[in-house]
Amino acid sequence: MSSSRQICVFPSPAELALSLSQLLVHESQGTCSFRLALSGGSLVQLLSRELPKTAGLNTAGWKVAFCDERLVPFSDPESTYGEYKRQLVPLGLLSESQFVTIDPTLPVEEAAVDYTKKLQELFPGDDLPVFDLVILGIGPDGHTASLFPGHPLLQVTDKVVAPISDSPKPPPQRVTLTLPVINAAKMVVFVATGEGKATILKRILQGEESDPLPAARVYPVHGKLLWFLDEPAARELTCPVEKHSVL
Ligand SMILES: O=C1O[C@H](COP(=O)(O)O)[C@@H](O)[C@H](O)[C@H]1O
Repeated sequence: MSSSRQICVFPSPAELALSLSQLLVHESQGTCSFRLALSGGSLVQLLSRELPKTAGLNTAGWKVAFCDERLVPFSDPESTYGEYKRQLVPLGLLSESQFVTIDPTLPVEEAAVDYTKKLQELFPGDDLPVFDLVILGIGPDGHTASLFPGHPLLQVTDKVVAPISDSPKPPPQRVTLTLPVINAAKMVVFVATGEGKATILKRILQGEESDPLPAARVYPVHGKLLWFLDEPAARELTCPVEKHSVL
């Protein structure tokens, strides 16, 4: 198990986003292959606003997959790929061919198998994909990716990607990376902003619960674990945090 976690608190979402973009530049520079898994939700806007402005960014070697994806057409505003594509492709920051997407026309079980195959092609010869960087969000209920509290998917250890048909947060049909894949990553960064996340963050980071929330089950086996929070989200924490200001 990873020995430590680092909790970084920023004065504002803008400063958090700048620092996250700089981390992406740092982690991907000097490598011709950078395999990244992105989450949806509020992260899309946060990242899409800052990333294009970030100095030193070279995305040529990037391949971008998704921690989870909703089974809706790419044209639907709920599609995580669709949203990143609309934000980033027109700017020339990434091309469509750099994304590893689900096939939203398939039934959800088949979509999970299809996405698994695409990830196996991205990680040839590896039993488990080992992403260079996984960026996760957190729902106010403690879910991360499409792994929800109390859901049987939390116990899945024999799959890379799992389908879910009863997501408590709409849309109900999704596919998600499983915990073993998330925990195999070289680096995992959680991003959470706003006071609506404060209470759940206290439980995740300081709760020590017998049945941990999904986000509290993320501990990279060999990788690094970072938490990027803004001040309202970190408001209830009493554990040691690093205060950062980058503007
Ligand atoms: O449904 C989802 O929710 C989480 C959290 O979203 P947020 O809007 O509260 O940041 C997100 O990380 C996940 O990818 C998404 O599918």
